[in-house]
Amino acid sequence: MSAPCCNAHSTVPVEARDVRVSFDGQPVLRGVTFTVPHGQLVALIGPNGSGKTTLLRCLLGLQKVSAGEIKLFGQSDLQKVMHRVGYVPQRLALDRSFVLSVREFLALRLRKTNNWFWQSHKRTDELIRATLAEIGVEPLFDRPLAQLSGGQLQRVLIAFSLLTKPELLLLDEPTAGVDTPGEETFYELIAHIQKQYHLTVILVSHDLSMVYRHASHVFALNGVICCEGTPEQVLNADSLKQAYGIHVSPYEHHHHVH
Ligand SMILES: Nc1ncnc2c1ncn2[C@@H]1O[C@H](COP(=O)(O)OP(=O)(O)OP(=O)(O)O)[C@@H](O)[C@H]1O
Repeated sequence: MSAPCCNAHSTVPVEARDVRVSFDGQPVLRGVTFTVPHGQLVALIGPNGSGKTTLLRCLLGLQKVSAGEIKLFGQSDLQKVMHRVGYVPQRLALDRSFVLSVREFLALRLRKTNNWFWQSHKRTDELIRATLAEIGVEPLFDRPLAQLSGGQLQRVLIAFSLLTKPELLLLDEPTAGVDTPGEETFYELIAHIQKQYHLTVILVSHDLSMVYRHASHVFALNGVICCEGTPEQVLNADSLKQAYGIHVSPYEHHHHVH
């Protein structure tokens, strides 16, 4: 109920207006407009090839838009605010001979242009250990990165993105089935760190049951934002048909199958 004030979160993390991208004359994003307020866990859903990764890449300034405007934290020069943004890619292709350990890989993230050599190794290690512990993978500290399982690597990539204390986290859904039995699922982990770090999260997802359970808001993308709202509002047969163009069983129905 407090009045707007000048705290760090007073600007809207993400605003996109009429964003357009084409590849070889083929429009992929055909006028995408949306806003993400602070503290949301937003799921971005849509069929294969609907432009979800392209949209994340636009938000990261990695993909040039042919029209429209993107502002992060009120800033349209995205490079100026990239230090406030973390990104976890869909996958990272690593050669088995890649030699860095988890610790060495994460230390790269903490490298500062001026004081890297003067930064205490002890402090770096403490921060790395604390971040790994936060996401439940501290024992991986000394393991070679190239030997990790898909789920372990995904968690290390999350740690990598969290080390610089981002305010906005963009995640492209990991390959299905990376969760280790007995551990919290990828989605539970994201929901946990979102609260812990007071983050705004945009998560590209194909797992509608997880979206239903954990997202606070959903955008269905198919070249444009077809529908948006709470999971209850978006994950129903009509909205999903609009987004996917085919009949997709809404999440609630899965419960009634048995
Ligand atoms: N750099 C590129 N050059 C040419 N075409 C591209 C490029 N990047 C993406 N595309 C095309 O744009 C469309 C959207 O791709 P994008 O990866 O954004 O979809 P997506 O919704 O993330 O798909 P998925 O759910 O399969 O990961 C696809 O047809 C893809 O082939």
